[in-house]
Order: sequence, then C-alpha cells, then structure tokens
Amino acid sequence: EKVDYQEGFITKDHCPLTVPVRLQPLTDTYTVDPKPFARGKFATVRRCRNRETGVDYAAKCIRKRRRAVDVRHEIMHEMFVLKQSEHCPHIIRLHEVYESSTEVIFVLEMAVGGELQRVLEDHEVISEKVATRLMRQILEGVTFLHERNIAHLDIKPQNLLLTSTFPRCDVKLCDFGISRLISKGTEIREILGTPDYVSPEILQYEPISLATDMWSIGVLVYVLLSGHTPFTGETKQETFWNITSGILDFPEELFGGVSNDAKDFIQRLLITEPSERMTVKECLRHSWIRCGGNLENPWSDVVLSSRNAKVSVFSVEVAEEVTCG
Ligand SMILES: Cc1cnc(Nc2ccc(CC#N)cc2)nc1Nc1cc(C2CC2)[nH]n1
Repeated sequence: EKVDYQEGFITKDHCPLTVPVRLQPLTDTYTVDPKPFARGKFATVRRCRNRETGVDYAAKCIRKRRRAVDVRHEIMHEMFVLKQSEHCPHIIRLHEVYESSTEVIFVLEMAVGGELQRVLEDHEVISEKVATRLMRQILEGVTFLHERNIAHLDIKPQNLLLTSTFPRCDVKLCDFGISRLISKGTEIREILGTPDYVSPEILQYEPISLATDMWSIGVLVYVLLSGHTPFTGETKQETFWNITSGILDFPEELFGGVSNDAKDFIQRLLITEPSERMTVKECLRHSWIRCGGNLENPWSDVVLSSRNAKVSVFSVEVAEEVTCG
C-alpha cells in the first residue's frame, strides 16, 4: 500500500530488515557507566561493557517522549537507518537495541578516538594529507547513504568519530537522529541541522535533498583546513545572512598554505543552488581527493622518534594509478 514517506521517515513497512528489540534490562547483559560521556538534546551516551565478552560499546539512551510528544517513530527511523548501514565500515555500527518504558537504547560500536571536533580544538588545522584521507572515508560513508536516498542532514565534526588516536585513525559517521529518506516527488522542508553547517535551502524553506549534505561537507573541509567556519557572524541572523548570500572567501591568513585544489573542492560544494553542487561521487573523483596531500612533502606524516632517529615508514598501497599534479 502507499506508505506515507511525506516526512521522510523509514518505517518497518518499507525496511527490509528486522531489528529485534530486547525488553529485558540493559544491565542484565552489560555493566553500564553511571556517568554519561556525551549528552545530546534528547539522548545520553554511556560506556557499557558486555559482561561475557568484555567488549565495550556506547549505549545511546533516547527518551521516547519529548515535551509530551511521542517520538517513537523518529527513533525507529534512526534504528532502521543504522540497521541498513551495519555493513558500511565508515558508519558507526548498531550492535543491538533495548527498550524500556521511557527509553530506547541503541548499543553502538565504540569509537575510542572520540569526536573529530576535539582534534580541531586541539590542533587548529589538519594537514591536507590527513584531511584527504579522512574525507575519503567520510565520502564513502555518505555514498553508502546517498545510494539509499538517505540524507544525513547533520554532518559536522561532532558527528564524526575517530577509531583511535589522531592522526593514525579512521573516521566513522554517527547520529542519524535528523536524517531523512529523500524520495521522488515528496518535498521535505523542515528547519534542521546546526547553524554553522546548515545549507541555504534549509534557511529559505526550500526542499531538502541529498545535495544538502554536500553543502555541509564543503563547510567541513573549510573548517578542517583553516580551523574556522566560513559563514559565522556575530549573531545567528548574520550567520544565516552570510550563508544565503553565497559570498565565500579564503582569507590569506587562514588559507595561505592551502592548495588551490583544496579551495576548488570547497568552492564546488559551497554553491547556494543545490543542483550545481558536486554529488558525493563527483567528490570522490575530484583531484584533491584522488591526489590530496601527495603534492606536499609525502613524508609530512613521518613520525621521527626522539631517541634514535629512525624513520617509521608505513607501507603505501596504491589502489589505482592516478595522474597527480
Ligand atoms: C569516545 C567518544 C567521545 N565522545 C563521543 N561523542 C559523541 C558524539 C556524537 C554522538 C551522537 C550520536 N549518535 C554521541 C557521542 N563519542 C565517543 N565515542 C562513541 C560514540 C559512539 C556512538 C554514537 C554514539 N560510539 N563511540
């Protein structure tokens, strides 16, 4: 029967996979840290350890009622997106689901390296070599979603988790709490997302699409390479004006050492007209991603130990011959 995709939520009617929801207490199977290590508006995240296997997970506890409104269908949507993504190495994996009278609990893969946001706070900027390696993984995760017509709608450094200590880590996308199924003919217009990363169409109440994620990816790369967001104003209103103005600049003091290829990549995403932005597949074919960072000193990431000056060389496997620079 016709399923109402109107709001872009995936329901059990059109999700091919089933997810067993356990009703017994989480603490029967896991020891759970009392103190959450992360909090969102409607969820808290606690470290939990499986009593039998000793494996650590992140338990995301989500309240089923928000301001007296039942939002279980939104939580079930997030669960179905996570379930469909369980085989993508660049998306945080859902292990199992519990439900109590007040909460749904996602037992999720633990990424011990924490948020990419912390690295930005500690490092200011990231080398292009590392940035392109991480962006390739993020773009592969977004490709997985876009191939299934799922828009994440909240791509930002806080939702990009590292698997180990930076810079020798991998990165995984998390938090599908405001993601939406973008299906032909239905128009979703909702104010979503985080001010600095939100796209012009969202601010102008235009239809949301997969291209909305591509705008956020452009903002993300700008931030990774400069440590600053491109449109932030003194007030939210000024930020929103800057976003819809289409004015983008690369101040010399921030982008002096950044390659033209990187700036070209950003410029092809931070375009106010959604249909003119690169798609995620076009991003993976862009020369900055294919050759990114190789143009600098290729050993820029070598770790020289202080005691004996040995050079730890990591085996480099060339996936495909590309002509770079
Ligand atoms: C070490 C760590 C530190 N900080 C966060 N923050 C964080 C960011 C976004 C969301 C939003 C969500 N979802 C939740 C927590 N997550 C961590 N590891 C996780 C977190 C997780 C799963 C995603 C919860 N696995 N490993």
